[in-house]
Amino acid sequence: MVVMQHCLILEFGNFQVSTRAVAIPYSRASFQPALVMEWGGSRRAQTRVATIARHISPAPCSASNPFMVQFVVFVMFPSSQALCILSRLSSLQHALLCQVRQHSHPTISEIFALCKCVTLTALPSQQVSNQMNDNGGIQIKGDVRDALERGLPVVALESTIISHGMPYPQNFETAKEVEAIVRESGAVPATIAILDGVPCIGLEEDELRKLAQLGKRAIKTSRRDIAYVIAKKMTGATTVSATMFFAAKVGINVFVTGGIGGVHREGETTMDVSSDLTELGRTAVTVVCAGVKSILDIPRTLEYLETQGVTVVGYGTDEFPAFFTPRSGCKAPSRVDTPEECAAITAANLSMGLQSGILVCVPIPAHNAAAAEPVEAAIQTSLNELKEKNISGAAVTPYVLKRVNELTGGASLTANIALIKNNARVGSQIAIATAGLVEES
Ligand SMILES: O=c1[nH]cc([C@@H]2O[C@H](COP(=O)(O)O)[C@@H](O)[C@H]2O)c(=O)[nH]1
Repeated sequence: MVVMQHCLILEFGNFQVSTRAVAIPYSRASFQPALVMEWGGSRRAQTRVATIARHISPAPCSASNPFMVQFVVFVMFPSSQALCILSRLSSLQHALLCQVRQHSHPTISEIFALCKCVTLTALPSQQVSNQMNDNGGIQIKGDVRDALERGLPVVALESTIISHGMPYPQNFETAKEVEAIVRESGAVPATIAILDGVPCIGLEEDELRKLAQLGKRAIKTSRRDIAYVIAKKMTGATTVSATMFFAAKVGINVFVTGGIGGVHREGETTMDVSSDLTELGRTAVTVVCAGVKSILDIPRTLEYLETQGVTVVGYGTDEFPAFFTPRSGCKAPSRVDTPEECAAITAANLSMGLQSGILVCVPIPAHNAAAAEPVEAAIQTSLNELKEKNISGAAVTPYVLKRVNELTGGASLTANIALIKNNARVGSQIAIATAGLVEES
């Protein structure tokens, strides 16, 4: 029988910790719970366990999908009931360990530490070292792992922006500066990429440099490419979609980028729609960006986000920003003005188990926007040239970006770097507010 890394969660109704406080550490844990059982009798307990089950998406267990419970995680209940439950546990063949807590107000860190301790105790030693090293194939950098375990704020950063978004050495310098901004703001940066087939959450400086130097020789990796890049042991720079996927997998709630992909102009016939939008529809991560570039079809991008059930908010603005410019002429579906509001939305999204993303759209700061005006004009010029030169399909974006760089003498790169740094500041504040909110609950 194949031993799967499942755990059995036992919950008892007689304690005060909030559902969210229980569920979030589980979704961060490095194992996939298989079954949620409810040992208490109250209706409230049953509702809470059902909510937790939705959060952690337990693998379905049935006669056709047997599993072996490899370890048992956390029971919190009054000691008088402990013996009863422990005796029933002993009749479960594979229940290996049970933790009993007397008091009823554990913090998130305590719960997480408990999960980890139980996991490590219950797994055979070889699996333990694998789990510690790579979290099931994913390498998590020490400071990122530590922050996740302690419930501290972590900000995910994408790597396509480094490899494909800018030339060397500006890409390397920007990547380092963005990480420094996140650190100075009080959060831990986690740049995500696949290095030689290993998904990495958090890169060392020499790894950042390698990726920056590889540039377009790194594989631009969206969700569809992840399995291929890993299997072929390639180096992949993750786009928004792949970065969201990995961030969610390790429990990072907030992710900062420059701009996201969208619906391309004439996308209604070409069906050229970025997988960033579908990922936003299926992955509960809060993505902080400066909107989408006006080379895309912004109204249709917003329509598509609505179809995907993505919460889109303008940050300090009623309008959806268009990357180089704070205004697109399209209204943002909703507005927030503070990191705390974003954190509250993130927490509500998680606690409701919506499993879709949140897009926080931060306009380029006013002084950078003024400098970026020629960029917007250059975009319009190059879009007109497309028709004259009969350029269409996949050739559109590379042509426009190349022309914009030429026409602006590098101003587009300056504006691009400025808005990413601004997003890093805002995103860090949101991550800090989110971690605080979760810790309080
Ligand atoms: O303004 C930008 N938009 C988009 C990207 C990158 O391009 C990806 C979208 O690519 P596509 O449209 O092929 O899905 C994004 O996830 C991001 O990595 C970028 O660097 N800058």
